[in-house]
Amino acid sequence: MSAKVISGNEVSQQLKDEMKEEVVQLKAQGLEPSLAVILVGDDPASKVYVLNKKKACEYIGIRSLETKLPADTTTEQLLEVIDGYNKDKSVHGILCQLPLPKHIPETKILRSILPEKDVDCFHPFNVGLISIGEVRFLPCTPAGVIELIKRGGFQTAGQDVIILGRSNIVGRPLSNMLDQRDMNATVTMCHTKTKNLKQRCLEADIIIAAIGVPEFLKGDMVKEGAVVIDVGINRVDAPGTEKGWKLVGDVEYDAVKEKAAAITPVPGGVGPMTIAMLMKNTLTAAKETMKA
Ligand SMILES: Nc1nc(=O)c2c([nH]1)NC[C@@H]1CN(c3ccc(C(=O)N[C@@H](CCC(=O)O)C(=O)O)cc3)C=[N+]21
Repeated sequence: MSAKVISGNEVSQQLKDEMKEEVVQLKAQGLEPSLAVILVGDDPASKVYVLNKKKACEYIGIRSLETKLPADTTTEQLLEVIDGYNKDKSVHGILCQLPLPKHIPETKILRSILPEKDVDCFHPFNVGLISIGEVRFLPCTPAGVIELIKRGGFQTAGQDVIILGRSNIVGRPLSNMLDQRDMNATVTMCHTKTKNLKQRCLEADIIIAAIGVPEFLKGDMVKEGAVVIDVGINRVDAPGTEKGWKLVGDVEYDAVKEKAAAITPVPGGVGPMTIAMLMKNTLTAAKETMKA
């Protein structure tokens, strides 16, 4: 079997077109959704992401604001910028790009963003809401993963799902979302100390790879007919290419493609979905202000 390739580029384009229409209507009602992005330092991957986000905002009609700060910005200075956006009623969503320089405490920063403007869904309050099934925002990458499974034509109800990786931004919230009553999956979260990892993967109907190890999931770890979602975005050396590097996921793509029923590519899989879901959260945040 050769897997169906679920294209994040295509699905995210559909979502963006849907949102573009919605924004026309919101603007007619006098609401212009807006997103503020804060970038500290100059991590090259972060720059790509921030640029993609800006393009998506433009396409959909969301106003985007950007604050770029140098790598030696103090925690107090960053908190001041966030406070300004918290108080600005014309700003609906705030995203502070991670990773932050090492001297800035990430938890403190993420907690300083008003929960109602927390379009990343990283604030402990919003994280907690997910775990009790009371959703305001869904975290962007996990929401993108679920949307890819659904729009790829696959069910989660009753399925055995393996999540490789227990990060706060992907694995943990995904687990919290997938075993809620609307998704009904049986979730196993695996990590570095998990025993019989290969055997567990071989039993899974859906495997979500989010460990940040290039091509970790091999062909012989995947059941015939499984659905494989690759969350990894790793830059690896590629001598002889123009850039000298290329992107690979956490899945050994060619080998797994021969076994799986469906697979997501890297790039063009979960990455563009993350952006689309961020846009969706921004619209949610903006619409909430009309209710208040
Ligand atoms: N506060 C915060 N929120 C985030 O959501 C967040 C973050 N910080 N820090 C970094 C990670 C990573 N991330 C990506 C999103 C989209 C692509 C993306 O669009 N990828 C494309 C192209 C990638 C490329 O060409 O480099 C693709 O996979 O096809 C990549 C990476 C969001 N993150």
